[in-house]
Parts: sequence; C-alpha cells; structure tokens
Amino acid sequence: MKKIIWIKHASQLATLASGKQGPRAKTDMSELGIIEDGSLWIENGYIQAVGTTRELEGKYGERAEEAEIVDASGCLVTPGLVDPHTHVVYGGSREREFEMRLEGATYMDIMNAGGGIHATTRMTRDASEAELIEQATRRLDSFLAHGVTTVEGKSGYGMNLETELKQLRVMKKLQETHPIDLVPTFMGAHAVPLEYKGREDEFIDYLIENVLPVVMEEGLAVFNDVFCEKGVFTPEQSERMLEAGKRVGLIPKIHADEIESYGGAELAAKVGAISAEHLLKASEEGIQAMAKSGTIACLLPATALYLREEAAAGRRMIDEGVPVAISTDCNPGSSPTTSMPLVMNLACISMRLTPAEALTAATYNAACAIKSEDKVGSLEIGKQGDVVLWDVKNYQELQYLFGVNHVKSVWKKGVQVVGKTTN
Ligand SMILES: N=CN[C@@H](CCC(=O)O)C(=O)O
Ligand SMILES: [Zn+2]
Repeated sequence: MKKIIWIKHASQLATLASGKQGPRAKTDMSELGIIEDGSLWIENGYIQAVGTTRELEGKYGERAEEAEIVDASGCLVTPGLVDPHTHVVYGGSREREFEMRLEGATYMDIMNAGGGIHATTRMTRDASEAELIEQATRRLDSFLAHGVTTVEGKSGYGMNLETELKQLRVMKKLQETHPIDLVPTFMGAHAVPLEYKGREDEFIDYLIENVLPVVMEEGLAVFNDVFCEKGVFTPEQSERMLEAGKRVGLIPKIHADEIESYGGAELAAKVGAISAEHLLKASEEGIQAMAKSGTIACLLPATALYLREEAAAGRRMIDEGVPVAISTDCNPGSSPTTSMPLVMNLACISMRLTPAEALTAATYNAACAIKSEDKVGSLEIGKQGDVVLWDVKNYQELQYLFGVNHVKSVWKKGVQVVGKTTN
C-alpha cells in the first residue's frame, strides 16, 4: 500500500484553517478556509501540502507515481469530524426506558427510581472488559463510518474504583486496537450511586481520596467531568470535585444546566472549565460568564431532541461570543446515536447555526474542546491526515440533505478506513 495519498480536484476543500489559534466564536466560526478545486498531499500519516490542484501539481507532479491518487471531483473534502463528548464505553442498553419516556415518564423520574444512569451502571459493573471492548468497538466503527476520526469518551458508569478503572482501561486498550483517537475523561461524579444515596459529600470524598489517585497513577484520563444538576451534584460539590481534579492535573468539564438552570454555566467559567456541556437551561448570566472566560459551549442537539426538550440557545451563544462545539453525547439513555452528520443537521435546524458554523463546531472547535487542535480539526500542514470525502458538492449541501450519511471515504492518519477511492 502506498504511503502517500494525493487528493485532487475536490469541488470544495474545507480546510477550516483561519490563521487564528484557539476556539472560534462570532463571525470566526464562519471561516471555513475553502479551496475550490482543492488538493491535499498526505505523506506518512501527516498533511504535507494543501492548496489548489494546480498548485500541488506544480509541487508534486514529478512524484505522482509514488502516490495513491484520489479523484475528488464533485465532492466536498473536510477534516475528520471530532466528537468531543461521548459515553461510548458502557454495558447493555435501555430501549424500555425510551418507551417509558414516550408513555410519560421523565428522564429524572426514571433515574430516581433506580433506572437511567443507575441501570447502565449495573450493566457496566456486570460486563467483562472483553464485552465492553466488543460493544464499544462496534460503536467506534459506526462513528468512523459517519466521518468521525477523534472521539472523547467518559467513564461514569462504574462510580466505584473497580468499574471506573475498568471503563478507563477499556478506553486505553481501544486506543491500541481501533483507528479512532479516543481521548479519556474521568467522570466518577456522573450520578450519586444508590449505595451513597443521601451521602453525596461522602461520595465526592471517596472519589477524591480513593479513585482519583489511581486514575492518575495509571495515566488514564485527561479531563474530569461532573453532572452538576438539581438532584445530582450541587455547584458546591461539583466545584470541590473539579478543583481536586485540577490539583492533580485534570482539565475540568461540566455537564451543566441540562434539566434545570442551576448555575452550571457560571461554575464552568469560575473553575476555568475548558467546556460546559448541554446548557439547555443556561442562564443569561451564565452565558455572559462563559463568553468572558472563553469556555466552549459543547452543545448536544440530538440529546435535546431525544428528550423532546427545546435545544440550547446555540445561535445566541455564538452571537454573544461563546465558542460553540457540537457532539453526539453518544450514550444509552439520552442520545443513543453515533451520527455526527445528523448532529450537524440538528445544530442548524434546532439551534439556528449556519451550515458553516455547524461544520466549525464539529471540527475545529470540537478539537479545541478536547485540547487536540494541534493535531486534528483542520487540514493544515503538520496535522494528522484525518480526512473525509463526502458525496456532496459543497458544505451547504452537507447540512441541507439531512438525516443521510454522505460519507464516501475516510482516512485516519493517511490510511483509508472507510469506503472506496474514486479512481
Ligand atoms: N446527563 C448526564 N449524562 C448523560 C446521560 C447518561 C445516561 O442517561 O446514561 C448525558 O450527558 O446526557
Ligand atoms: Zn454526557
């Protein structure tokens, strides 16, 4: 197999290169760095040149024999999509809860009755490492088939030392066996486990004293996330957990203001979280605080739809200067999907992001939300050869023809992992 991929004649090559560093907000989210009749030279897994086909022919024409040439005529080419918020490693499934919610039960009713996150916790505790690997591999394959080449993954279906470690170790193994880059987050504070009911502070102490040190010793996580929500963890408890993580080197994230407005967005700004997730009910003050601190809003429109809730105020957040990323939130309860293309469609339809903003939110800003923008999220010299060839002619068409998977081919670090080339 040739070690060089030369993509030529893309009707649009959306590089997402803007010349500016860091998460993008306001009009910067519309700059896609489009090159018409675009071309890309990937050598040994990394991008070596980006430009028009004419420019790259001038530069590499004499080395054409060495390369596998991909004719991208009539197609859009983008960076591999990045999903910055998933719960991809879990045991079992919860289709009966889907039915129960349609019959009138709420997400929190089900959780308070010992289902929801608790149900998945039981099934994850019972699953072997091999079973978790097998199930997560299938989900990661599906992510790849939808053009996603980097995925964040959270623990949090263990909520005890043994199973938190099991989930995180599974993610580490998947790094070795699966082409997708999987970025791990410790989320011991995902819910109050039934055995700690009414003793939330004791549970936070347990996580800080007994679980966090082992997670760090084994180098199993980069981020630390908590579910700050009425009936789960208070802002004070969440802050304590996140500050403890910061002291040992974990970067904070927060599931914030999903079900009720609870000061989560404000807390995200206060603790310097890299991102705040959900934000369906974020307050005006919270949005302003995030704009000021530069905290990324990681919005999950598929979750809102699946819970039949109004989506987060994505349009207003961008206009107010909050950098927005989007994600599937892939999990067995509130968003059992791996389709980032659908999430981009929904970001446009239910949050009024423009097609260009939705693409930025699913690539460059998503990479920023997991501190991976130096490697992925845009097509620039020196970055990984993570590339998607879409069977649409421009980025508007990608968002317009909704609910369809337009992926034709995917390369991960310059290796084709999905589809057939067009030559
Ligand atoms: N809201 C909390 N956690 C997950 C859902 C987990 C579950 O229901 O299993 C979320 O981000 O939506
Ligand atoms: Zn989540």
